[in-house]
Amino acid sequence: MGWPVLALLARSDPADLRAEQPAGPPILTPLAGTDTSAITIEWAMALLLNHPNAMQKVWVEIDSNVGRDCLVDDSDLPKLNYLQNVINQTIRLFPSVLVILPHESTHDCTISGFDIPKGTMLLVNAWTIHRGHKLWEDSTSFIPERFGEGNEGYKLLPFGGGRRVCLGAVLGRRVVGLVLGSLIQSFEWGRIGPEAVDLAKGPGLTMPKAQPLEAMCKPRQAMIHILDNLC
Ligand code: HEM
Repeated sequence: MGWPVLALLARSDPADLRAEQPAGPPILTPLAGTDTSAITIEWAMALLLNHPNAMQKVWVEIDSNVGRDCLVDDSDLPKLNYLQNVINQTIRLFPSVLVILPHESTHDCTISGFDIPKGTMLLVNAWTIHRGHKLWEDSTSFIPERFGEGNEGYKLLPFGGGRRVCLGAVLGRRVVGLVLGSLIQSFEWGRIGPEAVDLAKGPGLTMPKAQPLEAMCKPRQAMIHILDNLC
């Protein structure tokens, strides 16, 4: 999350914060990174609880690539393709920044046939692009298998784009992957009732769930020796 937060902190005019300026003081970074990452983890869990087969596939992938003698580590993430697909699918359907932060055209340009004068405030609606039926087949469905070719381009922009692209995109993906991976590796998860988890979105800058996620979990037998050592 970029300059609105920075502007708030600095109590300055957002117009002063131009593209050539650095992303802000160190205090901005934790603010921008924690909520977005936490909310993405919550949406991913909600989607997986509604798609137990996908949850099972993540677990099998972790079990065969990482094993049961240690928790998922940073170096394991590149091997966990299905987990990465789940994350991509989550940030496609529920990008924590729905409408990318305002950008400004630095010169006259044309976008999709519209003439945009220099100095225009431009807002990109990631939510609509990510769910566009012309861009995505079965666009509102959770299908982790759809990813893998790595050519999504500007169809998928949960971290924005251009020179003000999210500074913490790599870290954000890594944190989400490690937390999600460890939770699925260590616990068996289930819904609190027979009905599907409600996926309604609530109000807020970073699109939280309308209802905080509630779920059941119990430690996996094979992981108890690892979990015991964490205490
Ligand atoms: C899943 C996690 C995250 C998501 C979905 C996310 C999303 C975004 C988006 C959409 C933007 C606006 C980009 C644009 O204007 O084109 C942004 C900017 C930014 N993000 Fe993130 N972010 C995440 C995690 C993080 C983390 C972990 C950090 C830092 C540790 C971080 C730091 C920043 C900063 C500093 C900016 C402003 C960059 C600039 O204006 O130059 N973000 N983020």
